[in-house]
Amino acid sequence: MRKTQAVSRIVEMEPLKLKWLYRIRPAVAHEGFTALPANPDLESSFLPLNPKVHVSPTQLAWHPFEIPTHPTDFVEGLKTLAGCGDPTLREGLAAHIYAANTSMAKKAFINNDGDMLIVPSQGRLDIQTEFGKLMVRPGEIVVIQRGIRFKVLLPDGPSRGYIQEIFGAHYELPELGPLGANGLANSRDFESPVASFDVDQSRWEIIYKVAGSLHVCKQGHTPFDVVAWHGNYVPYKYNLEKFINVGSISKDHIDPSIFCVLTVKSKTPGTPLADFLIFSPRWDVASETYRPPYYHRNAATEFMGLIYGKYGGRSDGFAPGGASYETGFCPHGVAYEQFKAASEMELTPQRISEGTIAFMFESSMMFTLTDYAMKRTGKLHEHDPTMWENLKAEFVSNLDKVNADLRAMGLDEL
Ligand SMILES: O=C(O)Cc1cc(O)ccc1O
Ligand SMILES: [Fe+2]
Repeated sequence: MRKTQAVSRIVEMEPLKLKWLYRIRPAVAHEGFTALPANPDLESSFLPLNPKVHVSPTQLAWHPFEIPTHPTDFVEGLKTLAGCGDPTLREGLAAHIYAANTSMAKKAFINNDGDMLIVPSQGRLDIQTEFGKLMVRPGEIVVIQRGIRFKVLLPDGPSRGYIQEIFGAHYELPELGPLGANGLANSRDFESPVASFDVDQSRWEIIYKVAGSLHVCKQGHTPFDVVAWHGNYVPYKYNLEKFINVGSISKDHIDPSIFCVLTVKSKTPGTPLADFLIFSPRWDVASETYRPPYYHRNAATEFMGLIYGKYGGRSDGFAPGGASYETGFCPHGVAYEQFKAASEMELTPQRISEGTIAFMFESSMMFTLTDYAMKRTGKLHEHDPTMWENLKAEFVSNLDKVNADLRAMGLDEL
């Protein structure tokens, strides 16, 4: 059991500030920095000027990413799929996966570039941070802000999940507007670790990520020696199964932004840099509507993953540990068979997404895709365009019948 405490104030209070860490030995007692070889699958700079990133106008999808069989820890298993901006500008974000099979031993990681929202899909993460310990399982998420040292143990062996890294801002709860005081992710359900310290003067390595480059710093004591802390700049976790879904209880289809767990402000007021949305078990009772995601071409970039279960709203094979991507204005929606079934079904109250949590990193920014995502996963596939071929112009193809009906009613033909 890891001890945690409710931290409603963390996501509500601005600005985030770490006041004090009371530790056994100051972090400054170290032996200097050495550059490490680059991880070729880790990217932090997404401007199209970078020859290692690519633009795609179409929908992309990846079957579940491979978990390596050679010893790979959480840091070694980081791989970047897409993103925008650059951490040196404090602007933008990255979408990564991690795929690992080995616990970090006397090794800690610190990301100078951005806050990380980690979404496990396979295997628990037993995370030791400077602020204490957090056990995070698939169905829960954890946020570790930039500059915080942490290490990851894998109690269940091979593990895989998703990460959103944001370069110049912090995650917040969305404003609830007319919803009032409660609903969506309630602040009381966020938990932070309580301080926990080791007495350990053995050899440790701290791996720094600075503008995407990796450096190691050796020291003769554990970084996890904080006996007490004070402030609100602390990691937190949240159980997505506690999310209070809100939807239409009368008619019509609500924008999926209603499923927002956490949001990140951009520098443009009213336009988020990114929203973290989930699609989880709920009742669908809306009438006079088409219930699956309507066919749409929206301005947002949509990057989706599946934590567990099945997500029917995607147009192609989409399995836990895989991903999908649509750039802004790229038309998408469900396959013809799903459209037909949904168009003909009786709209009675229905339980949907049972046993499922899918998520979306939705962003107002344009993303580029990495070499790893486009060339090296072995899992990339484009959607089969024939899946929408049967979406005929129903009205036009029915014209003879429509005219016959109109004639029978004594009305003018079309
Ligand atoms: O594309 C998707 O699967 C997500 C989505 C769901 C929905 O109900 C409406 C729009 C939308 O983008
Ligand atoms: Fe969409």
